[in-house]
Amino acid sequence: MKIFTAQQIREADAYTISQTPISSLDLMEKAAIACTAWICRHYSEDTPVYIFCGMGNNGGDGLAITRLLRNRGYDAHAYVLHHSSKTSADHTANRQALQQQYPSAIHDIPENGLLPRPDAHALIIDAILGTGLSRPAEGWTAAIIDQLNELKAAHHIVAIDIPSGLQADASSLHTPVIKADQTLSFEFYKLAFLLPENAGYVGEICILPIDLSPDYIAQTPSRFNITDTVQIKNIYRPRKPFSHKGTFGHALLIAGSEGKIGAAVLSAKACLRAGVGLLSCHIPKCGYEIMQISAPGAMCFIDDQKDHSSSFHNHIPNAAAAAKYKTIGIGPGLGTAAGTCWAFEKLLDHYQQPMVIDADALNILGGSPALLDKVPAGSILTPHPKEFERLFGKTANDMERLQVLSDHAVKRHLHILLKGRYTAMAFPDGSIWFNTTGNPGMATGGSGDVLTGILTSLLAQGYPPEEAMLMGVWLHGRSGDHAAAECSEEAMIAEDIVEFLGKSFLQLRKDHSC
Ligand SMILES: NC(=O)C1=CN([C@@H]2O[C@H](COP(=O)(O)OP(=O)(O)OC[C@H]3O[C@@H](n4cnc5c(N)ncnc54)[C@H](O)[C@@H]3O)[C@@H](O)[C@H]2O)[C@@H](O)CC1
Ligand SMILES: [K+]
Repeated sequence: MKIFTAQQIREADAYTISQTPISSLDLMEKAAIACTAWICRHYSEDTPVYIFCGMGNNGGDGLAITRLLRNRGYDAHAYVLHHSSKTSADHTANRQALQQQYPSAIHDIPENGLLPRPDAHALIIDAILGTGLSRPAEGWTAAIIDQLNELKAAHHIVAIDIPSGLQADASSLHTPVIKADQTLSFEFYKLAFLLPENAGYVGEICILPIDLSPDYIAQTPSRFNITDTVQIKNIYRPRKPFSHKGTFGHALLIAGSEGKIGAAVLSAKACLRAGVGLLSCHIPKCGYEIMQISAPGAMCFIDDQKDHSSSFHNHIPNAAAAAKYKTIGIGPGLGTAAGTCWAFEKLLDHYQQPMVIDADALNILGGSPALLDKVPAGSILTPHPKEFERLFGKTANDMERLQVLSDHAVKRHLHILLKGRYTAMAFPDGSIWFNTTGNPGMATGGSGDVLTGILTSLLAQGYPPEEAMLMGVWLHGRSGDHAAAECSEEAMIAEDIVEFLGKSFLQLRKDHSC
């Protein structure tokens, strides 16, 4: 699914109006009908509704919603905030329509005027500013946003299209923004919804289709996108009847150190469950029995060292030997002992195929920019925000961080995924994809190790890195969702994500039954 900028959304709107029989006012009516239906599904008829409307089309939506709610028997009132002397044509048309049908429902609030005090249990609708926001809210508009936010403790706030004050395509850090409980947005996610710094503003997101031109959507390129199940189904390759374990690649997993052998085990189990043909694990001596018992499907190489690994580079003594392993996953629980850093550098001297780099392997790269330059093109790096900072430095806000993420992916020809609620995956072509599967139950030790195992497995099976990244992150999140559904977000642990990988794969199969 594409994420369009505010400018592209305006173009989609204009294109739809010019190429189809629908007028701009019809489009607003469609949007208002969709919002009203949602409100009626979620709030009973006896809920007083206070709709705060701005002077543009977002306010026009609010005026139309007021009329439609009144038609459905709600005690809805529109408070029109005169923050600007300009009014949009569709705002004016909807004001007239409301005025004609329900004159007592309109309340004008002049600039610097006071807001009403909502009745107990009233629902607040924020239709003040939408994608037409041209600068951060300030002065009276900022004061209104602050006042409405103060009501949040006692009232639900539903934002129309985007919480007022939130910039769709830029950082809104340290600017006044409505803190909505729900955001009802039209047709597309806005980039701002996916940034962690805006989590307190958007609340639950509901995307309402309003039939914008499918031609415009198909033709218009977008740098930012969201993965969806249909796309992952298209990436997924069902197994052919005459396949054997050699068909699905041999992966080498370098992981674990004393006290963190569990990370290696989780990663190995996930790698096996995600379908790798053969898995060899390189672990320090202390992990041998643990690994053999926990993941008998994996072969083990034991390091000379007891508590950390420092000789794994010997598996790839020269470039020709690299062919033995379709890919390498390195990092979970690895530690950053001097011998480990040294062996990692030696490994990168000869291994030039895309690999998966996670956790301590990322920390090692963070401490050595020269080593980062040696990472094979096409590799997948999987930092969480702290690892990202160690690798690429601090940024002032989430938009800047996305740019840095993308710049490094392009410059180094890497696939870099920044873990989060909506994991951001940056590609060497400059595009960024967001994943929406997953839940807060996955914020548990070992969850990242599982992801490394899945990604390593998919690369070993021959999925190109870009497909492995999209599908691996989706599978990881979907399996977490199955785990949470089965045993709750609280009780689920990383092993459960591995256990539910099978259910996620089954979801990808097309039904070929006769
Ligand atoms: N594009 C679409 O697909 C559709 C858009 N619709 C609505 O139209 C909205 C966009 O409408 P508009 O472009 O009229 O813009 P808005 O309604 O978001 O706001 C524009 C008004 O706010 C003023 N303004 C901008 N920044 C301000 C600030 N910081 N402080 C105070 N005033 C400020 C402008 O001068 C203008 O008067 C969308 O968010 C959505 O709610 C819907 O009606 C349906 C279809
Ligand atoms: K709004």
